[in-house]
Order: sequence, then structure tokens, then C-alpha cells
Amino acid sequence: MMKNAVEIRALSVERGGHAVLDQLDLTIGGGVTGLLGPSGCGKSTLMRCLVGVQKVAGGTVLVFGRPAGSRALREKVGYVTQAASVYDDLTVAENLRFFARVLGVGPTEVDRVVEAVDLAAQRDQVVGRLSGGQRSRASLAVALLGTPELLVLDEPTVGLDPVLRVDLWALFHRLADAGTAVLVSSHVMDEAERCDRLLLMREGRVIADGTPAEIKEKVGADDIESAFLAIVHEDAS
Ligand SMILES: Nc1ncnc2c1ncn2[C@@H]1O[C@H](COP(=O)(O)OP(=O)(O)OP(=O)(O)O)[C@@H](O)[C@H]1O
Repeated sequence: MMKNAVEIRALSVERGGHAVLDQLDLTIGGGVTGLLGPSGCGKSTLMRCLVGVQKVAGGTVLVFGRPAGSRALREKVGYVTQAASVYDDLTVAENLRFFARVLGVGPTEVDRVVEAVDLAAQRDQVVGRLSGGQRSRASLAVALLGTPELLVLDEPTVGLDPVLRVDLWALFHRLADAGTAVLVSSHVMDEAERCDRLLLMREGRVIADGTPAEIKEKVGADDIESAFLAIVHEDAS
């Protein structure tokens, strides 16, 4: 098991005058870690903290031992937001060559990441004319440039068909097997089953943390969805 990729201590964040994260303590290691929880519970905010783009009210976030957002982490951390981060008027390959230059990684990386996200047939197409799923994969390809050691993916499979979702999850596991710590947020419960570790958030707190099997066993549920409903209900009462 790798040393912790992320160490969070007493992290507090306020947004719009409300406490979104309150004294959160959390470590994230290797494998694929799933971040689940109701809309608005703070998943995106937590991810923004990991990449250093969120103003925090208190606490520390260390990524590979350095403060989140440090320059030295630029090549080590890949981040895909919910909004596509590629340029619509450039082709897939042009986007990737541009971001490769920004990151200072070699042009051969472009071919590798295009293959990884299965966009070889679309590499010379303008992103604005790709399907939603293809565009998401183009954003993911950007995040894979330079082989990041931590990949932070905010709902990467939203709007994708089931076949593509299965393919992407296989890719996440291949990346994790090769040593990248992968943090993925999701609303989709069957995706939760595919994670090595699950974090269930509610109102800015982690209310369950374990493997899918451990979480189901904890409340005697047969599936993750029932387990989460039981845990949320327990937490609310
Ligand atoms: N730009 C913003 N300004 C003020 N408050 C915000 C802003 N963005 C989010 N919030 C608030 O922060 C809280 C957490 O939002 P966040 O986006 O982290 O939730 P989430 O769990 O990722 O939700 P979803 O699953 O719907 O994406 C919410 O209560 C939301 O209203």
C-alpha cells in the first residue's frame, strides 16, 4: 500500500456564509476511493480543497506531504471538474498538445492518453462536435497527461452510457494498479461497488468509511444503496 496521498486535518470551509466542511479529518491512500453522498453534501468542495482552488477557513490539506495547490504538485495531481475543461474549437489532439506544453510533458504523451481514453478515432475531430461522453473523456485525457500520482475526478461518468461507464471504471482500476491514487465522486450506486474504499459524506462530514463489503456488513444490508440509506437515516436521527 502506498503512503497516504492525502492527509487532511481539521479542514473547515465556508461557502455562501454556511459551513460546508467542518473540522474534517481524512486520509486517502492508494486504490480507487469513491466519494458518495447527497447533492450539496460537500463532495466537490472537498475535491477543490485537494487541488488547492478552494478558500479554506481552517485546517490543513497535505498532498504527498506538501500543501494542496503547491507548484511542485502541478504534475502530480490530475483534476477533472464536472464542466468539460477542453477547448471546443480545437481538436482532441490539439487540446492535448496544448496542455502537454503547459504541463511541460513530451508530445508522445498525447498518443498514450488518447489511447487510454479510447479516443484514437476522434483525435482529429473538433471537441465542439464530439458527443458528451467523448468530450468527458477528452477532459479525462488532459488529466492523465504526465501520469499523475493522484487523480481527482468529480463525477466523471455523469451522462455516459453503461458500456462507457464500465470501460472508464476499468481504466480507473488500471491506473490505480499502476500506482495512481484515484478519488472519484459519484451519484451512481452500482459504481460504489467498484471502489476499493468508499467514503459516504453527509452535510460536510464523513459518516461511513470502508470497503463496500464492510459498509454493507455494518448495517446488514444486501446492497450499497440500502446500506447508505440506513446509514444516512441513522446519522439523521
Ligand atoms: N459558488 C458557491 N457559492 C456559495 N455556496 C456554494 C457554491 N458552490 C457550492 N456552494 C454550497 O456548498 C455546499 C456544498 O456544495 P458542493 O458542490 O461541494 O456539493 P456536492 O456534494 O459536490 O454536490 P453535487 O453532488 O450536487 O455536485 C452546498 O450547500 C452549496 O450550496
